[in-house]
Parts: sequence; C-alpha cells; structure tokens
Amino acid sequence: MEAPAPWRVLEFYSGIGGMRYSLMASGARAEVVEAFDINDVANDVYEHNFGHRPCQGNIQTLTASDLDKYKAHAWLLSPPCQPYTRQGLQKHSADARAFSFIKILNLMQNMRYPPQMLFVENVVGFEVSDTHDQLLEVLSSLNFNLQEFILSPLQFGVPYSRPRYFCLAKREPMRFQNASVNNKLLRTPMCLSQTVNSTSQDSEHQTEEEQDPVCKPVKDFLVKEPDGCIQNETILQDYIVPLNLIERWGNAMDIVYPESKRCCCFTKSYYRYVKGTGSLLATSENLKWVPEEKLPISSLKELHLRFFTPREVANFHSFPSSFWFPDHISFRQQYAMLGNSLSVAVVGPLLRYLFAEA
Ligand SMILES: C[S@@+](CC[C@H](N)C(=O)[O-])C[C@H]1O[C@@H](n2cnc3c(N)ncnc32)[C@H](O)[C@@H]1O
Repeated sequence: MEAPAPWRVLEFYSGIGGMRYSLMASGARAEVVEAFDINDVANDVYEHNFGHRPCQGNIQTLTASDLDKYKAHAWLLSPPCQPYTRQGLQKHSADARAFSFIKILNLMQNMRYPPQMLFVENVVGFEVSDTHDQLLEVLSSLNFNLQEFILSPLQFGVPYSRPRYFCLAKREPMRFQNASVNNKLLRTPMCLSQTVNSTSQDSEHQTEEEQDPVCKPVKDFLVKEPDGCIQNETILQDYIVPLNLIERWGNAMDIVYPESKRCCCFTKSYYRYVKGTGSLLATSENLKWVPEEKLPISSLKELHLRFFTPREVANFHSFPSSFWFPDHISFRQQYAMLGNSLSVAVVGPLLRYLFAEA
C-alpha cells in the first residue's frame, strides 16, 4: 500500500531553522513546504543548512490567498519575543514587533484552507499577554483544542535552563492523544509520553527544578577534537574572557564547570556582554569547584574563564552536528541567531506529540 502523503508544514519566523530541525527530530511524517523570515543573514544560514532559502520579507504583508496556495496542514511559529520579555517594556500586542503575528492569526479566519494544527513558541510571559488572549480567541472560533506547556531542556536531560512557553493546537475533528489535558497549561513533559495517559493535578504545577531528571554534565556538550578530547585553550583563544571583564563583573557572572549539570540561558547578547547573557566555562584544571561559593576576583581570574563557542551553544540547543554557519557570518551574528533560536530537545518531542494521531 502507498504511504500517505506527508503533512504540509509552513514555518513562520524560521531564523536559523530550529523548528525545522525539531520537526526532523520528531520523526513526524511532515515536510516544510515554505519558510518565512525577514532577516537575510538568518536566511543565509537556513539556506546553507537546508538548501532552501526562506521567503524573505515581512510576514505582516502576507494575505489569506498567499497562504491558501500552500494548502498547509500545520503552521509552526516562533514570533519575536521582545513584546513579552520581563526585561522589555511588555507592551504585548501594542508592540510593533507583535503586529505580524496578530495579522496572520486573524488571517486564519478568512482562509479557505486554514491549518489543522498549530504550534507556537515564545518566552515565559507570553501566556499572560493580551496577544495570548487573541490567540485563544482565534483558536476557539475555529474549533481548535489546545494544550499549553512551559518546559525547559533541563527536563529532557540537557544541562541547560531555557524555560519557554509552547502552544499546541489541533482543529476538530483532530484530537490529541491525551485529550484529558486539553485547555491546560502544563509544566511537565509527562503527557508527551504515550505510556502516560493521565496527568495529575500536582504535575501541572511542577517547576523545571522539581522535574530535573539526571542531566548530562556540561562537559558532554563541549567542542571535541576528532580524537574525542576537549579542545585546549590555545585553540579556543578567541573565547577567553578578558581579565578586565572579570574584574568588573566578578561574581555577577554565571560560572559553570565541566562537571556542572546546568547552565543558564544563552541570549542573543552572549559574547557581547558577560552578565545575564549566558554561562561562562571555568577551564582551569587546578581549581576545585565549590558550588555556590562566592570567589574573590583573584580566584576568579585563575579559573581561566571562557565563553562557550557557537558550536557548543548549538549543542546546548541540541542542534545536529551537521548544522553550521556559512563563512561570512561573524561570531556576534552566530551568537545572536543562536540566542533567538530554540531547543530541539524540547520542541522535537512536542512536535511528535502534536502530529501523533489519536
Ligand atoms: C524568535 S526568532 C525565531 C528563531 C527561529 N525559531 C530559529 O530557530 O532560529 C524570530 C525570527 O523572526 C524574524 N522576524 C521578526 N519579525 C518578522 C516579520 N515581521 N516578518 C518576518 N520575519 C520576522 C526574525 O528575523 C527572527 O529570525
């Protein structure tokens, strides 16, 4: 018998393709038929890795008939998060960077072939925004069931704290495998497993700290030489943290060790700034790590701190080893685009669950 045709997928705000890698990792019978992004540098990276250049331009200018022509079954969207971040002005839907997302949401109501499945990724904070209210309104008007999650790679064995909000939606008569959690916001990946068919009230309120399984150590994510050894400092010269920054920021920096089981979220400003943008790695072999201890500046200097390389940040995002940047992309651009991307370790299982037939 002939295999059924794959689900047709549109990838909005495609960036460097974290969503597409997640779809590949999910094993879903699905293919990206088009991707959309306004950033030509991100599109260079996407094309370099997938051999397909996304439609370049403002998503806000798309019309219902533009989208109808793809007859897509699923839309995957990771719209800009600045309107909802705690550090920002939190203008939500009034922020111009939210306009394109609101526009295409509303287009769904005027389409001849609206998607049957929807997946939205954003920062924690989105779930209390008025854009979220609009999302729910549109989905309900089109008879979608939805399930929402706040999950972090830490809950998937990756020593990386990057909690993010996810909305999964399926249009009637399609159903989720675990329909008992429809209309709930879950903080556990439990219901993604086919073997678990109910989720207790408690697990809806568990945080990433309470959910940590045994995470791999940071050293498993470091750049390796072909012989399997971690690259030495001479090779990693470009990544050493200058001493004046150590003097200035001291214990405000987030320092991790090869044996650590957690590092903090890499933002798009990593490498430009050291405070609050991502962890730094202590590479000295002579110092013993004492967790939680505040160290004097003299000891901090002896830790031989370095930035994680872009490849290592990609490893924390669980990107495949085949992923890479074209030569003309600067270090700063690499970090900026990785900081905007997402965790394949988290989104892969969520997409597998979304596409699984009930
Ligand atoms: C949060 S990032 C998504 C990153 C992506 N998921 C990845 O894995 O790299 C948002 C992306 O949306 C793009 N973008 C923002 N506003 C846009 C608009 N109005 N039209 C098209 N693309 C837009 C940005 O260039 C950026 O690549």
